[in-house]
Amino acid sequence: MELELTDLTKKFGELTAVDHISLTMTSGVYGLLGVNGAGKTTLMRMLCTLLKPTCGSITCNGKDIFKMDGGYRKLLGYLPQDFGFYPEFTVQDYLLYISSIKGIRPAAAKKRTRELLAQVGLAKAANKKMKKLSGGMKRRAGIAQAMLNNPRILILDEPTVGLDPNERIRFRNLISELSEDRLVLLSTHIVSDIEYIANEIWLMKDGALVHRGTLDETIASMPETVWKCAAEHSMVPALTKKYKVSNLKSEDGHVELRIISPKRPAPDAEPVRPALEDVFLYYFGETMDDEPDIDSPSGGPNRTLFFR
Ligand SMILES: Nc1ncnc2c1ncn2[C@@H]1O[C@H](COP(=O)(O)OP(=O)(O)OP(=O)(O)O)[C@@H](O)[C@H]1O
Repeated sequence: MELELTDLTKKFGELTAVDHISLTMTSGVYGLLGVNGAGKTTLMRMLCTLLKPTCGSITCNGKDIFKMDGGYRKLLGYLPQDFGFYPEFTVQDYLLYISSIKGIRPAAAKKRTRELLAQVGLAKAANKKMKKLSGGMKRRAGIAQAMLNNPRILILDEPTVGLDPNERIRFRNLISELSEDRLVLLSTHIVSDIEYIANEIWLMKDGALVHRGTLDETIASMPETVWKCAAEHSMVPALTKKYKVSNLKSEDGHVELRIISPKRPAPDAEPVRPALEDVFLYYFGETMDDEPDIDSPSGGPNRTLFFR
């Protein structure tokens, strides 16, 4: 199974939300990482045929997805950012209802619902009302509905928003499990979500992919060095103003900083192995906020990211 994007572009008036993207996807997990407004949802909505491109094309095994109609929908599972669930339905009834919308026969729907409830860890919650589920459980029900038709292509838009660390790990493991023999595209602005599960990471900025590659390739793509150094509290404002700081930690009267810079930022700074968070800051750090806050002790949020 192969999805091919050629010169894919979406404009909203003057704004180019997706800017001439060309690439090929096969099976595996693709992690789409970018700040708010980068164009992730727009790209995903085109892949789900919910939005027509302004120009360019998407083909699935050589066929234009916009001309495949039901044939493509059968291959596709989609979890939108805000998925509409029915609060009064039990989880089981919700899945059975979505099955009927997807045209799955009742006997097959019952079997599939049972299997999926077990797979996403909601078997015991099958008779709970949707409105009573935790955020993580709701998201797992969302994945289950996207999986009802056993899709070959699974598109998940910000599936981990609002999840606590336990739920996030559980969710990650579930996605890895589901990705076997499937193409999974997952968008997020939370770096750790894709660090462990994506076979290929896409960094998206202003509608374009600024980098694509494995975790190692993505980390190696950063031309600057990550340095670890300790500084007095009084030095921190100057350092964060001058450098990109990916982490700050107070330690016994001083501060430990992680700095991204082509040059050694302080005499005692030691180079350390970069992590994906450093790369994210390198590519996106300066666009996280519109205005630098020069009065802030950290020298402004546009240069310092505190990751969740
Ligand atoms: N229907 C629309 N009409 C006009 N502009 C739009 C529309 N949908 C998206 N945009 C704009 O296109 C750009 C990309 O939006 P998109 O939602 O794809 O970004 P995103 O990366 O998914 O962001 P987020 O992480 O906040 O969901 C934004 O500037 C957004 O305001």
